[in-house]
Amino acid sequence: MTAALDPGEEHTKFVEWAEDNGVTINGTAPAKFLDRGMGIVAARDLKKGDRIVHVKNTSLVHVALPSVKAFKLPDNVTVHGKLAASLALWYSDPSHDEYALWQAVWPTEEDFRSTMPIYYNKKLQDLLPIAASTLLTNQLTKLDKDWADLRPHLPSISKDLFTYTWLIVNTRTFYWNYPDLPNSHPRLPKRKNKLTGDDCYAMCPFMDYFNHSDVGCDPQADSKGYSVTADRAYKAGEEVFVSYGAHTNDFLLAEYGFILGSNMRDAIPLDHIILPVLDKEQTQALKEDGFYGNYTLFASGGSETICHRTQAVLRLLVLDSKRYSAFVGGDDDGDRERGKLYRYLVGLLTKYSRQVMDILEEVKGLKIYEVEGEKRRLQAKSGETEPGVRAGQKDTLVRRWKQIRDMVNGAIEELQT
Ligand SMILES: C[S@@+](CC[C@H](N)C(=O)[O-])C[C@H]1O[C@@H](n2cnc3c(N)ncnc32)[C@H](O)[C@@H]1O
Repeated sequence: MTAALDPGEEHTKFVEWAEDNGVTINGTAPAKFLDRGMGIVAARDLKKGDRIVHVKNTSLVHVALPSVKAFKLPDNVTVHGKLAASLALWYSDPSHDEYALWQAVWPTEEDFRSTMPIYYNKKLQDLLPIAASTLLTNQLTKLDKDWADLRPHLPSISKDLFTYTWLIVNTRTFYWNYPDLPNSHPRLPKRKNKLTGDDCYAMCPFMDYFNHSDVGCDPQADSKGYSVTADRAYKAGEEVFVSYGAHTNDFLLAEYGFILGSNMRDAIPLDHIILPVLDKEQTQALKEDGFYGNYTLFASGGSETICHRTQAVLRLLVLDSKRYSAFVGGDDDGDRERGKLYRYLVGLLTKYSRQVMDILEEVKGLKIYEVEGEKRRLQAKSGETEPGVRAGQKDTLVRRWKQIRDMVNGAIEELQT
């Protein structure tokens, strides 16, 4: 258990503000941790089923708030972009103090620079595992599009500040499938006929203190607001985690800037080792059947090592199209010739394992070069020099590649038995 430290005065003030603004806190308190910023600890022994936090629906921050609507941001901009723009406008306006105490307890831009891959230099970004790299590319595309759409409406906001608040939204937003409420309260949205997943974002002051674990409390929303209930008994002083979802470590790294030491939801894609060995006909057959790509290797300890789709493509590669068709048609051939299938995959994984070792060595050999403060800002502004590699960034990437090495080698061993 990592030691929980006294969070400091700004957190005490924020907790008082939260309790005055629709947040009920029951037996929990924020605490500071050395390796993950703030988190929530049990302030006394908690029983399974205790409701430990409740945030009233009128305390949520979403795009239908009158104070967000007042900015008159264009309708076609994403909810993520609108929230980021609103946070940036509030943040940079000293006369707007409604959320100042909440903003004071967020991680700083400097914290994000140490952890979020979006701030890694190009060399380090190029060394991200494929799944994290793909997510990062999508993230950058979304950020750039939001900035391009909103920039004309935010003359006083810099791209740096927008990026910071965009990441605040990215790392602190909850899915809120807001209920069908008579719009009796100006702080509550009218339910639209067609809500998409991207409409249903809300920020939850105080709830956003919870750190993630693969096994943790499951935050629940209903018409009255958002709440967290203890998933088990906790001793006073123990950290209480919630689960942000069934996320792999590459997802957590790209979207939240951390990885778990042990993650039963961890997995890596196998597309980059399988797709290149398919010939034209095999590719076409897989596409027609909806079995092209999305091949996954799961962290060991789960019920299976490879996914159903990988089982299918292996049959096409190693056996024949009849056996493959029978398998995708649901006519499972059981374990017949399993040894042959797995030997083939072990060959591919063994090659990949060597590549992983090379990448790991390259990451380990990176020189740490931290440029801080004003010098970094000036360098970034001139665009001449890439930011250096920070010790924390390198450490995370080394740990991630070691996990991938162990997953691949573990699978090789398992598939041979
Ligand atoms: C919703 S916030 C949680 C509160 C945050 N730790 C803070 O200081 O305000 C999400 C961020 O917390 C950090 N985080 C969450 N769970 C973590 C974990 N298990 N280990 C390390 N960092 C974690 C990551 O930086 C992530 O982007």
